Amino acid sequence: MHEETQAFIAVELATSSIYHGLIFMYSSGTIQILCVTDVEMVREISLSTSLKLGKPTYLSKDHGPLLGQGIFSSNGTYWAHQRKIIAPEFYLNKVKEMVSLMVESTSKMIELWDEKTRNSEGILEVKVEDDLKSLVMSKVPIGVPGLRHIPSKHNREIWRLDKEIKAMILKIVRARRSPTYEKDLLQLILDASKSYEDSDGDYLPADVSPEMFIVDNCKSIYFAGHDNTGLTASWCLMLLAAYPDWQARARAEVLDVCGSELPNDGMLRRMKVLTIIIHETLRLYPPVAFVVREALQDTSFKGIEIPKGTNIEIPIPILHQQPELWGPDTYQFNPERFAKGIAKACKVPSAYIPFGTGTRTCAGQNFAMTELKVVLSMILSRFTFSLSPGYQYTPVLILVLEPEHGVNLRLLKQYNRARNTTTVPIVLSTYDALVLFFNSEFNTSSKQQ
Ligand code: HEM
Repeated sequence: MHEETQAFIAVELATSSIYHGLIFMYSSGTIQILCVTDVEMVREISLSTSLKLGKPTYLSKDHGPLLGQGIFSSNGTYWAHQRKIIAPEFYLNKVKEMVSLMVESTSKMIELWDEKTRNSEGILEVKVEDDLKSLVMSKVPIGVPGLRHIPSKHNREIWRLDKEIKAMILKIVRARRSPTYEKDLLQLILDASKSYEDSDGDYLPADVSPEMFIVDNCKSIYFAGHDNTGLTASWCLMLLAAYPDWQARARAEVLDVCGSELPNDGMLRRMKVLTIIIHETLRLYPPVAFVVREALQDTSFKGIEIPKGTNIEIPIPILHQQPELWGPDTYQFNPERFAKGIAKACKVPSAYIPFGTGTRTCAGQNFAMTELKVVLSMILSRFTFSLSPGYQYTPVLILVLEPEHGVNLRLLKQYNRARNTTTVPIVLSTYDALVLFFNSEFNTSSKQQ
């Protein structure tokens, strides 16, 4: 950043009136970041156009193997084009059609838990391979020039995984290069890449091939979708285990709404208690901890000049927990605060941003909310649960906010009262199981596509 501009920002910051939060600069290696927790400025940022603010360049550079230049990290007209193809696939009417697939996948997971309970005389420890890909790649440091090119053991592992993932995606793609496939998301991405090929790469940035367009978008959607939802479900189960009264309320609602049937779209919409529990979980444990932006042109917020190239960061947990905004019980789990809707839960509604904000807001939030309700309602109707004595409360921010040692729960199987059988205790690392579940669900849908 130009020195004069830097000095100008510093003066402006020092004199700006601070309202409900802070605006300050810090640097991480060579990257300078404007950190914003001021709700008024956050609101202005959310109203900004995608031509003014985009995703920081360091995302696709430092997290290249993870994100490439897909929808999550690209900018400008290239991003707008990808958003136009991908976002409609997650509109409510489309998500509605996916409920039965979500129920089917959840049933498989629950059957597995049931099965294992029977086979292990009631006590079960599940340990599965974690998502090696995201864990390894999340260790990439930002802001240290050239480090990502050094052939260290860690970088070689990243490159190997990158190659492997690319080969896997292209194998799926090659298997479906046939016009008989329905127009699902993958097919829309393939069609878009085909039209790029046909038009000699029009609209594509010079360094992006049609093949890269496919691979990067598959990686982006997978990255954006699977861990966040699995983590939210895990945090939610942890909170319900710690607050048995809320667990009982949620279960009573599920049983009232669904009876002995599996949930469908109409039933999910009637689950108000479960919805506020998910909102409160996302307030306290937002898996994505920062909204990040880069000024794509000179701009200004709250009268502060922001030069082109400035990185902006909004720490979500700080906004979600400011006592001034949420009241004195802000650190407590109290889903009731959302009973009258998100707008009434907080003094400044734009401070609640678990799915981000503005034009770059999460494209999959309807999908995520629906999937969470399916999974949680089916677990609630089948099991009662409490925290296992082995559970350690260790939230850590790696790339996302996750429980370092998983969430270990003691599950008691809910039997049909009519059958008059007793409950069976099992101990389960729910986080591991859910991450595995969300991974396998993605695999299932890609196989079906
Ligand atoms: C509880 C689950 C989820 C949470 C908390 C979450 C949160 C977020 C956040 C904070 C962002 C960045 C928004 C911003 O920069 O303003 C984002 C972006 C995105 N999310 Fe999600 N997400 C979740 C689930 C999903 C799912 C299930 C999908 C798709 C299957 C998805 C697809 C995307 C995409 C495509 C983007 C990039 C949007 C763009 O830049 O245009 N997300 N998400």
